[in-house]
Amino acid sequence: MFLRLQGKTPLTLEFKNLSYYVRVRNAQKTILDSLNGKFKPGRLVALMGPSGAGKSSLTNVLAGYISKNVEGDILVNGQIRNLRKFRKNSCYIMQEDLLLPHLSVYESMTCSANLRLCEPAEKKEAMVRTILDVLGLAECSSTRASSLSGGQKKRLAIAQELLSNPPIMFFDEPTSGLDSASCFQCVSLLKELALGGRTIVCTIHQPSAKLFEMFDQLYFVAKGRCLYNGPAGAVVPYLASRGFVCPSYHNPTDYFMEAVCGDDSTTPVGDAGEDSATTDGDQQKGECMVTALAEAVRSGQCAEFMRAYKSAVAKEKADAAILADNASATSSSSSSANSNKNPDQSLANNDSDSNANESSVKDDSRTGHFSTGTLNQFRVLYVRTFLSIIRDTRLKVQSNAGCLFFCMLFLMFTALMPTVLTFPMEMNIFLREHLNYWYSVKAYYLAKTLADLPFQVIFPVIYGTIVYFMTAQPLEFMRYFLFLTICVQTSLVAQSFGLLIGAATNLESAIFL
Ligand SMILES: Nc1ncnc2c1ncn2[C@@H]1O[C@H](COP(=O)(O)OP(=O)(O)OP(=O)(O)O)[C@@H](O)[C@H]1O
Repeated sequence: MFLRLQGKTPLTLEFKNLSYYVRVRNAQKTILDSLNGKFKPGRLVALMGPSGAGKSSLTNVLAGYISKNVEGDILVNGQIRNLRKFRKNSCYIMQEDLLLPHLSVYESMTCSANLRLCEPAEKKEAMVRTILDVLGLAECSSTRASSLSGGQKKRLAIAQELLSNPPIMFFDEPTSGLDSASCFQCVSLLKELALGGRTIVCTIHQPSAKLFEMFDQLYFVAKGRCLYNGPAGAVVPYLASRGFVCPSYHNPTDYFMEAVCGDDSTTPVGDAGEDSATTDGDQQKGECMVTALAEAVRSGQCAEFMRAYKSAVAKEKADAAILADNASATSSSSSSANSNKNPDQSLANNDSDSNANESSVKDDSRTGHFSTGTLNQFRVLYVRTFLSIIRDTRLKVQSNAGCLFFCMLFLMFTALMPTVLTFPMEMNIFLREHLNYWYSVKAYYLAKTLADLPFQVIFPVIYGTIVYFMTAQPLEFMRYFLFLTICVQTSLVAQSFGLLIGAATNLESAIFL
């Protein structure tokens, strides 16, 4: 049920002449160069390209995480994107699993629900349980995030976002670090989310052929430019139409990547051959090739491409039928407020996107504000932080190290100060007696140190025992003994050091020594 986009209008994301640059040592570096594209609801979009092509930058720009130095238009259902509203209707799941490691799956979900939903507690609890069930996380609901597998972490990140039911979801390399089975599970989940009526955009590095089949649209970028934007299933015939025949049993994405990265002179766009001089010229100028599909249809010379196109369209229709089922189920259960907007239509008829507006943002009358009040946010964050602190063993080790350091410092000064304070007063007596040949400095030093020894041993032992039991629970004899030895030695060294400092305070007399 949560896989479907319930009660919200699907959103189409479109970008026109989108450029992004950064300043590097007073020079301007173009990261994204005049990109165009349209990502529609119900489709799983793969954003691919070689490393450093600009995939993450494009995702960041589209998700609204980067808004400076961006040029061009980003449209949502045909209207200029309102960043604040857009952020409430979208989510971005990053490559790194940014989860609080010391909270269990259930606690993470509850915190998320408490921060983002204004429903009664029982309803939130039911939602959390259902989402965990749907995403197969129910059996590990009491496992801490730090102990989850890579796939489970990814699903937990998705589960947290599903609570707010966003119509657009961005994923940055959701399959990185996962084994093939987990990759398949993860992409299947994304596909289901797309079929539920969402727009799913995910950057992905060379998926296997089996995974790639699940994607509906491929947006391929290289050096910040678009090389292919069309049905994922039509990429092989498209490449063939450009003179690059993908060998049988070869992963098409690998082939595309090799053709693009292998050698500049062999990039398909530059080598397209005799059939479309204008387009080649454009591409050589570095302009974005907007839609390979449209171009191939226009050139009308690749029967294989047309076949692939037809099968891609058929697949799209089948997906749309599933979507229609989902949407009709949704519309029957959703409120009358949505009755005048049928999500099917916006999906089935691509052109209707421009007529729609950002009505999904109407779903939340408090757009632009946080879902819950500051007091509630404080309460949830306080509990969350408190739990994290008391469960974080690293913090305990650090505080123990700090405690031991200051304890040693205290011990040193306790041993040092009596000597520092008393020795200068005795100094003149010691000097007179020593200069009158009563005793040597060696004998005086030994006598003074040994007379102090019981105090320099007994007090550090008592003190060390207290500190040891404060910082380390199990009594390990060797560790305890070592610690006490360090305490006593510190105390003795400090006492001798005290004699030196005492002598230094009475330098004039000390010179005679
Ligand atoms: N703030 C910045 N300053 C300088 N260069 C940047 C900045 N941000 C991105 N780039 C450059 O832009 C290019 C695209 O980076 P981006 O991270 O978008 O690539 P990517 O396709 O996601 O790569 P990967 O697949 O390796 O993660 C890279 O060459 C990167 O070094």
